[in-house]
Amino acid sequence: MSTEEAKYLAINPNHPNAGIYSPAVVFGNVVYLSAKTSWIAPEPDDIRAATAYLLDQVEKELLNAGSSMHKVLKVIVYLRDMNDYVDMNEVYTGRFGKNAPARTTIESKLPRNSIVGFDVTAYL
Ligand SMILES: CC(=[NH2+])C(=O)[O-]
Repeated sequence: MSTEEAKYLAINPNHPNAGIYSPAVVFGNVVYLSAKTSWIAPEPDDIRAATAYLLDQVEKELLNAGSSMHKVLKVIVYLRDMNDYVDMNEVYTGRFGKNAPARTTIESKLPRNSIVGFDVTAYL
């Protein structure tokens, strides 16, 4: 049994999902980010702009949690339409440093009809 406590990072109180989930949870030296989905992006229906924006948000959350894009272990990418795979990859490529994290990409319905979402796990 672990004696470690999880640390739940605070969500912006103005975020529409405040109170539902934490943006990040740290347990031991592992950081679990809540999925970032494109309804929060300024251009929510543009796959390239939304991908860039969400990966910027991922980077901010990781830095806030004491991690970084270079310490990402696993990414799950959710696409509403797998036809966006190439455009998403072109923006995604190179965002995580020299060693690309493990990744799974799934076509899926997403909250608020988002076109893309990123679920990231990293270490400290
Ligand atoms: C957007 C998100 N992370 C959720 O679970 O609704």
